[in-house]
Amino acid sequence: MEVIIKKTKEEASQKAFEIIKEEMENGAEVLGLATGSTPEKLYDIMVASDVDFSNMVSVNLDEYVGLAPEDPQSYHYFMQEHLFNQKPFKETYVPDGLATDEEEETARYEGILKEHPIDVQILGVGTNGHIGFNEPGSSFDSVTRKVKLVQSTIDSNKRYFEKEEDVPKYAYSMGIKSIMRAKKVLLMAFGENKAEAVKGLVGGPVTEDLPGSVLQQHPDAVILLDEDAASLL
Ligand SMILES: N[C@@H]1[C@@H](O)[C@H](O)[C@@H](COP(=O)(O)O)O[C@@H]1O
Repeated sequence: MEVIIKKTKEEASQKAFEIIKEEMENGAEVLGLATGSTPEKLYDIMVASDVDFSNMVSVNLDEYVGLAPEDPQSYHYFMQEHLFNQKPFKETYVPDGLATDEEEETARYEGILKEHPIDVQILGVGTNGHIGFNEPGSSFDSVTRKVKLVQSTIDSNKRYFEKEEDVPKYAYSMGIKSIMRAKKVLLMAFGENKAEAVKGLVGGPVTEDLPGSVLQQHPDAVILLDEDAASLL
């Protein structure tokens, strides 16, 4: 695990962009993408760049169960707004939040991952150490599945919704094992509220209680932090 600390989120996001660009120059074709406030700056930089993504495939980590792609709170919508509308990809995949047959949808998504193995996986981290929507206690053997969100995640994410009741309670998420299959993982964390999770993720025991700690076992994981997120290291 390589830890890179930059003064600001902007500098760390610029570094993430440079790493992605280099991987693309070396043949990367599939990007694993994440949502949330953490990768927003990276997507701004990608949009402002002259890099062509139209031969690239993207596979997103997760989607809220029950939200249609055109729902402004959905992760489909987030990706369109922040990246795909301005920078078209060859193919983009996000789990189908409206899928009612859980088994069928999760098998479909694992099939997509098999067909398009991820070269570079972008990740944020929840304040409780979750990656994707793999909450504490998720098995390191988990693959794409429907997960129940814990209260702290619902609380963190309610800022995007009008009322707390509107925050979905379930999501489809790639599992820990699906994430660990990526050739390279770039996890970004910014701000003081991530410092505790980052401390455990980087230096604590590898435990299912802090899902991000599994990255200590990944052969090529880069952790990009700003000074605040690194403040407890
Ligand atoms: N499923 C997403 C995660 O992929 C993301 O890493 C996390 C942190 O969000 P933020 O980047 O807004 O802090 O939020 C959600 O739970």
